[in-house]
Amino acid sequence: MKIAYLGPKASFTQLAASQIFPSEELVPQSSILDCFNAVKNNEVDKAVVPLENSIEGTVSMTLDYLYDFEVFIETELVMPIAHHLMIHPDNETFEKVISHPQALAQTFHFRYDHFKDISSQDYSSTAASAKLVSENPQEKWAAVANRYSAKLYGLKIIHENIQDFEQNHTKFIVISKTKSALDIPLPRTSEKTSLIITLPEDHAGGLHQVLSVFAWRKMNLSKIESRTLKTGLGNYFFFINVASEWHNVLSQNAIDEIIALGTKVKFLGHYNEYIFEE
Ligand SMILES: O=C(O)C(=O)C[C@]1(C(=O)O)C=C[C@@H](O)C=C1
Repeated sequence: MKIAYLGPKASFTQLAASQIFPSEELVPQSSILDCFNAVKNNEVDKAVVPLENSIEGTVSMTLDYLYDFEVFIETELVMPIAHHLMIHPDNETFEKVISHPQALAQTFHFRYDHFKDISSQDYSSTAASAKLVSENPQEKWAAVANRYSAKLYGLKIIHENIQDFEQNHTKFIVISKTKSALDIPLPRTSEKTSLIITLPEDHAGGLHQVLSVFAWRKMNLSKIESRTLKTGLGNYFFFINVASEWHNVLSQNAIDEIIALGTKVKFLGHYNEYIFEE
């Protein structure tokens, strides 16, 4: 089986992918969009992408593509994230920090407190920024990445564990075209169902009506997030996680009732959440 992931090698997504699929072929991609396209075009069977971080929140691109693409979520893995600041071993100092925007955001206060005047630049992944720094010793650049990247790309770690909060976890999801839940041999923490709902138009009580469908059935919601539809200010879709078990009749009734309200429902999957602690 082929599994796409946000690469290159030693990205956090690769670490997650290799925990979930220790013996499958992992195919690096240069962006989250490429991961979704690889699934869409049948170049791979599944893809692993980041969905949410405990410091910085949702990876908005992933949320947008879950709305745009015909894919399902098969499982979710939560992994601790430790960031380190690294430079080329030929250099002593740095004048710019490069990394994935999520990693830059998760280390913002550290960089503000210690390197306030040093600029930062977004890059496609933490590992890609480490590779870039290693290939350009003539530039005084630093990367924010994990210790596997430092090792693989031959960089020197100058500050360890620079994430702004000790507790830093990212959720990764496995997406595919098949509506099936994946079981993996790691500790299982919960079971959930993800839906995307789009209200017919902005009207008083619209979201309340939808939420009450879950409330009176005692279906517990563990997440609700709005995201712009990009059709004009004030237009949103909602990503919802139902934390309870998914009893087919009850749950199908709930979906039917939401549809009867004129709301569009996209079922993303009923799946397990696992945790990997290094
Ligand atoms: O840049 C990487 O290494 C990634 O795998 C992406 C990503 C993310 O998008 O959240 C994954 C985990 C960390 O939260 C930081 C970056």
